Amino acid sequence: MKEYKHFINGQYVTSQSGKTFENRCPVDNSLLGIIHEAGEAEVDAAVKAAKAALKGPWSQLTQAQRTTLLNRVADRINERFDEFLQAECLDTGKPHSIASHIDIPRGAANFKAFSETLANHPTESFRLDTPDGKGAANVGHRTPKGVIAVISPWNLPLLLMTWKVGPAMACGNTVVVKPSEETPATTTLLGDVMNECGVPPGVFNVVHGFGANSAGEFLTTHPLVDAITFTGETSTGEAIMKAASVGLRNISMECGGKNPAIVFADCDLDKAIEGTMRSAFVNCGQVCLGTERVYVERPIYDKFVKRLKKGVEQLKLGRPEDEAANFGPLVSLEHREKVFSYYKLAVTEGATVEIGGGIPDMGRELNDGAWIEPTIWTGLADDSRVVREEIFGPCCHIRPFDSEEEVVELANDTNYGLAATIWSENSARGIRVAEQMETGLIWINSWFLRDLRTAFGGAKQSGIGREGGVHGLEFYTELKNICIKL
Ligand SMILES: NC(=O)C1=CN([C@@H]2O[C@H](COP(=O)(O)OP(=O)(O)OC[C@H]3O[C@@H](n4cnc5c(N)ncnc54)[C@H](O)[C@@H]3O)[C@@H](O)[C@H]2O)C=CC1
Ligand SMILES: O=C(O)/C=C/C=C(\O)C(=O)O
Repeated sequence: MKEYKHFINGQYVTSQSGKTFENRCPVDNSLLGIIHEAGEAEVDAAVKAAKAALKGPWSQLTQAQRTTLLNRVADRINERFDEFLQAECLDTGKPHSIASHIDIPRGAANFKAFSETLANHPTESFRLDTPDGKGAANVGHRTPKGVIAVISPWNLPLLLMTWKVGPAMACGNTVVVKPSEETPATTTLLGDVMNECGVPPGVFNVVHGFGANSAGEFLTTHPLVDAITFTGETSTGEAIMKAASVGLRNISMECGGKNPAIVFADCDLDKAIEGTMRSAFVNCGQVCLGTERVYVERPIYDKFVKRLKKGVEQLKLGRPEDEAANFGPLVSLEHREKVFSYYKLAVTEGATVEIGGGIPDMGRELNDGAWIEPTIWTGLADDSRVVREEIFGPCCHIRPFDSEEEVVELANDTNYGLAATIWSENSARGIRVAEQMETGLIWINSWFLRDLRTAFGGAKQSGIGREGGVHGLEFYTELKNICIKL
């Protein structure tokens, strides 16, 4: 039976309490192994190891040496690609075809991208005139923030964890990661990679457990943690923000979304259908950037609904290793219960179920898994819960619109503000509408096209702060101003 241990100060350790919990595969609910649950003692040991490592050999490395080390980590992830792929797909149930193109390559790339950004980032400098005529020079100097707590979710486990660990380490910080209780495997494996690459003990630590009254809470309330970066649900973000307020610790948060796609009649329909199929259904709809509200200009509305339904009919549900499969289960039975409750609510709220809406019969071997049908609704009111709340499943509601002004208002009528997608061959219109979106990210004629040098994050209740490229520097470093009187 596989055991997922904590990784503290370069070693795999179990919990003093002996407490464990099960890790199950969402494909068929089979038992994958047991996860050791960290108590306050393990979290304290991990944070203290991270604090001590800030003053050890890690702090002696030059930026160039850190870059070399992190490039080695990226290369080693790629060399052990199949192990990471297997681990990720067993934990999440996602198809190999998806994880091998998105999760694992990005997991490695996240260690390379930020080192390069840092190497090319200029230092701020201002010359100040003074009454004696000699002046003064101000020079910006960045130092690591310290111990960074990384709280990561289950939807893109390696990708989203390394998206934080990569820049944190590139900036010279040390980290304690609390991966989601649903997906412990790739984060645990990364500890071994860190050792293989010669990352000093204590720089990268992992503690397993849940949120409230468990590892997540113990970590975010630990007084030696200097900053907290989180991806997950908005209400969890609120709890973490409260914890961070003690000691005025810095936070970076990327939370939920209820993202709109706006499809104008002048779009390239093939591209809009292909893009919306991905944005609504890839990863079983479990992507924070995913589309759950689709607004289609009336002249092409009927055609769009028909073609999107056809796309859904062609999705191939199957085991991760099935090469033809492009649609897996949800992450857990618990999450399926939540998503399915929205499927039932949609009917109560008066939706027309265009396709899906149920739990598929996958056959005896898979029926215990967390499978759910990809689903399209039409006909819901704008104030229905299904149109307003984040579902985080493979589903979307499609509604017609008649004017640009109307659709801008509809798209922005939400408490969230993470991402929006616009489909139009009229670039002036695309840009005009994009500028009016109250979201942190807007894609025109594409979706999830990522350049790691760009700012990433949400407006409104979708998050606080921006990570990516130089923007991460604000969170992962302390900017000091050194004023030199000449
Ligand atoms: N990227 C996103 O926007 C994501 C959104 N979700 C949404 O959140 C819903 C719930 O999924 P969960 O996995 O339960 O998300 P969550 O937000 O509760 O969990 C994310 C991480 O936060 C940790 N956590 C939870 N409570 C905490 C606390 N009080 N202090 C410190 N850490 C804490 C969890 O253990 C996990 O590592 C999903 O149904 C989905 O709608 C889930 C994952 C990612
Ligand atoms: O590309 C990224 O860095 C992130 C993508 C997706 C999420 O953040 C998410 O689904 O939570």
